[in-house]
Amino acid sequence: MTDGEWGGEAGGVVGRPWGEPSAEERDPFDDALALANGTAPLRARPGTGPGITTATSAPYAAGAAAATSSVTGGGDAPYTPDDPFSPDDPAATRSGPSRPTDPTPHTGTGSDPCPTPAAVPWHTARRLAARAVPGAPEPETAALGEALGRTLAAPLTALTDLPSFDTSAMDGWAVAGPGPWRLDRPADAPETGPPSGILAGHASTAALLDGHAIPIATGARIPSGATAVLRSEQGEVRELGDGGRRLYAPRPAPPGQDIRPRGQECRRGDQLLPAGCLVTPAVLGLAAAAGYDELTAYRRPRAEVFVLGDELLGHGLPRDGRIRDALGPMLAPWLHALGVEAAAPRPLADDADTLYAALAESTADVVITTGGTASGPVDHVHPTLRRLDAEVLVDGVAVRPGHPMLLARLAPRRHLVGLPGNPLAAVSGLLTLAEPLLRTLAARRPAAPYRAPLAAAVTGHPQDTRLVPVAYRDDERRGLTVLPLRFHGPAMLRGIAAADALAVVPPGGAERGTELELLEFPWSAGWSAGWTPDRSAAGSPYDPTEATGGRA
Ligand SMILES: Nc1nc2c(c(=O)[nH]1)N[C@H]1C(S)=C(S)[C@@H](COP(=O)(O)OP(=O)(O)OC[C@H]3O[C@@H](n4cnc5c(N)ncnc54)[C@H](O)[C@@H]3O)O[C@H]1N2
Ligand code: MOO
Repeated sequence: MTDGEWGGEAGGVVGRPWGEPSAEERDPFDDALALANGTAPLRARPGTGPGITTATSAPYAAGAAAATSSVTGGGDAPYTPDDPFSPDDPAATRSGPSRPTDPTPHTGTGSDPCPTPAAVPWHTARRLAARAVPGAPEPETAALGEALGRTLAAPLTALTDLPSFDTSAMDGWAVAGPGPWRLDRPADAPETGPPSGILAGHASTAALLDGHAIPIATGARIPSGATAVLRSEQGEVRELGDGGRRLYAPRPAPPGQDIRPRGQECRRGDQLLPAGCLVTPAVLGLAAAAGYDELTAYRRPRAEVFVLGDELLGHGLPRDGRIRDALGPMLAPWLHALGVEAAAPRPLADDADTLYAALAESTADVVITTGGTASGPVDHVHPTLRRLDAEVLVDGVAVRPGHPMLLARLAPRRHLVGLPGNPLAAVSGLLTLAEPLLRTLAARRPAAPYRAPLAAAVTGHPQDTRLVPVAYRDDERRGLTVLPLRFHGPAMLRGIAAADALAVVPPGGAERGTELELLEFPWSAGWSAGWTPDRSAAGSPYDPTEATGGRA
């Protein structure tokens, strides 16, 4: 990337919390951060000199970003999507710059500035999370109705042949030998009306003699002696002079025609699926067909979600500086879709003792907190982890958004994932740390790596991975591509709500056509956001003119 791509205006940054790099060194995300904060770019127009004053240290920051800034000469206007000077919603682009790479453990408190540890590379963080636990808990027996989303702990072995008897594949007649056939009346047929014949679910009937036929329904057991099934539309019944009836067919009915032979799909004892398979609705269907009432599966991991923030409202419109909790309603169903047992998220007051008590009392495999991961005056997650003597495994990840996310071990098999409060940053933390950890706990296989080419270039962070909401789009030449969406700022959900996946953008960005790793959502295979490219009205997340991802 060139400076020009970041705006091209060198200079103008007069202060950063951890030092004062030269114009060349400065993290271009400062500009976006300022815009995201609704202030102004931390840069000056060429020739105007540094007309910006920036706090050199935040009042309670511990060597991190988010410096407050003010600008002489205005610039406080909030971002508007139609701003011609905003090639790609810069307000969405970023939060703070990368943290310094001091590996010293974080030991400070809100009032005690301290060095922050190095942010872990994104792929490393995912691996650490996946390996934080040795594996899944003991398998258990689960009724079919309880097994959806679990992982099979034992192979699914057929308890019966499928089909378990020779079965008619069509409505028509079971026939024995070459036609025409004398049409038998089923033994249990009523005296009047057309004979219904052998119905599905009926017990065995008498053998069919050579040259005879009998009406039969799809799914009914083939009588012994029958050689084929003649479809109802392929036969003609004629009355005989003696009161009997005869069945004619224009073509011969070769042996086996329209008969599903017993064991065609499997024999009893055949392995249908190996251990380790995810129990999907289709697996439940197969298990039921194969004779199962219950499955041997791993228990679902149990998660508890604590939503921190006195500013959060549970209902109604934002008011008096307070906002709606966007994470509570999102996280529980997201966890359910990942096969996790999660109760309704619990809002917790911004109070250290309250958080301590909640974490100390929780028995969940994984506690997920939202907010409070940074070093603000009421950010209690780090101090509480120290108070609990928890082992911090990941403290900050080199990913945008979401870099303050963390993973800690509360007890040998109990973990905490701290999600940042900014909603898209929280999703980033969920997919980076919580999902791999929960996957291991649920004995699910790692998601199959999935890649697709970009429909438009995406700008990268200089050092960190970016996770960018993308939507699938069919391209005549390239086939399936992914279109980066707008509204991908750390505090925004509009982009991800219209997305099919998060694209993993390497540091430095990616050109159009580059194949990127994708993190799919647990519902994206079957759910659609309901948008189509031709509905991409200006301003929508699909608006192609805004699709480059810009400086995020
Ligand atoms: N001095 C520094 N300040 C901040 C840094 C930093 O490195 N140094 N990082 C910034 C980044 S990046 C993020 S992300 C946030 C993370 O902050 P916290 O995890 O402590 O979260 P909060 O401060 O509690 O909230 C941040 C933001 O998100 C809103 N929020 C919180 N919970 C919810 C929710 N359930 N639904 C909707 N919105 C929520 C909250 O109101 C704040 O606006 O820290 C930056 N600061
Ligand atoms: O604003 Mo932060 O980067 O979202 O995690």
